[in-house]
Amino acid sequence: MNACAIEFHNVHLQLAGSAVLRGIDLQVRAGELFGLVGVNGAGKTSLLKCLLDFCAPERGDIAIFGQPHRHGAARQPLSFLPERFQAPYYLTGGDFLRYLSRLHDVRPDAQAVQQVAGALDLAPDALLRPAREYSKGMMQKLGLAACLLSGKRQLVLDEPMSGLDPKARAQFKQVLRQARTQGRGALLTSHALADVEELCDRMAILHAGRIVFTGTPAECRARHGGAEDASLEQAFLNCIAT
Ligand SMILES: Nc1ncnc2c1ncn2[C@@H]1O[C@H](COP(=O)(O)OP(=O)(O)OP(=O)(O)O)[C@@H](O)[C@H]1O
Repeated sequence: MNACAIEFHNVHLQLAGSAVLRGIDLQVRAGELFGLVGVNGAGKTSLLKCLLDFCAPERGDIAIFGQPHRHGAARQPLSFLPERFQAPYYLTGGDFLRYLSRLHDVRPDAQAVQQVAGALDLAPDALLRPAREYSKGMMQKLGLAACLLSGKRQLVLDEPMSGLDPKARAQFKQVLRQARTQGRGALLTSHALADVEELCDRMAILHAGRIVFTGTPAECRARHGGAEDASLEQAFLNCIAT
C-alpha cells in the first residue's frame, strides 16, 4: 500500500514564458485515491501533462512505480482521462470501448463492459449510439468506463466528475472505492472539495506553482480550518490565502 506509484521531484515548468510549476515535490502512494486541488489555472492539468510526457519540465524528475516517466514502458500502468474527453464522434460507445480494450491489450469482454457501464449509470442502449449523439455527461461516463476497463493499476483522472449528475457521481465514487479494494489507485483533480473529502485518502493543494499542503482531508481541516467544524472548502481557502 505504501509503495510509491507516482513521484514528482522538484518539477519546474514554464509555458509561454511564465512559470507554471515552481518546484513540485509530490508522492502518490500505490493503491490510494489522491485528490489534487487548486484554483483555476493553478497548474493541475499541466502537472498531469508533465507526468504523461505531453510537455517537458525544464527541471526535475518524475517517476512512475520507480521508473523515469520519459520511458514509454514506465507509463504503461497509467490510464488517463483528460479534462475534456471526446470519443471519436463516428464510433458507437460500444465500439470505442472495444477498440480501447484492444489497444490496452485487454480482451474485450461484453459482460465487463455491461458491468462497468451499469456501474456508471450509462444505459446499455447508449453503447449502441454514435458518440456524436452523447450528452456531456454521457461522454464523461464513456471515458471513465474506458479507463476502468483498461485494467491499468494507476488511474490519472482530470476532473473526472465534471458533468456527471448526482446519481452518476455517487456511483462513480463507489466504483473508485471498489477499484481501490482491487489494489488500483487514482490521482484525480477536482474542484468539488466535498467529493475529495468523501473519496480521497490523501490530497494536495497546488497554488501559485507550488504544493502548499499534502495530507489527509482531515489533516487539512485541522491545520487550516481555523474552527473545529470548518469545512474542507474553508480550510482550502485559508490555506491558499496564507
Ligand atoms: N499551452 C499553453 N500555453 C501557454 N500557457 C498555458 C498552456 N496551457 C496552460 N497554460 C497556462 O498554465 C497555467 C496552468 O494551467 P492549467 O490548465 O494547468 O491549470 P488548471 O489548474 O488545470 O486549471 P483549471 O482548474 O481551470 O482546469 C495557466 O495560467 C494557463 O494559462
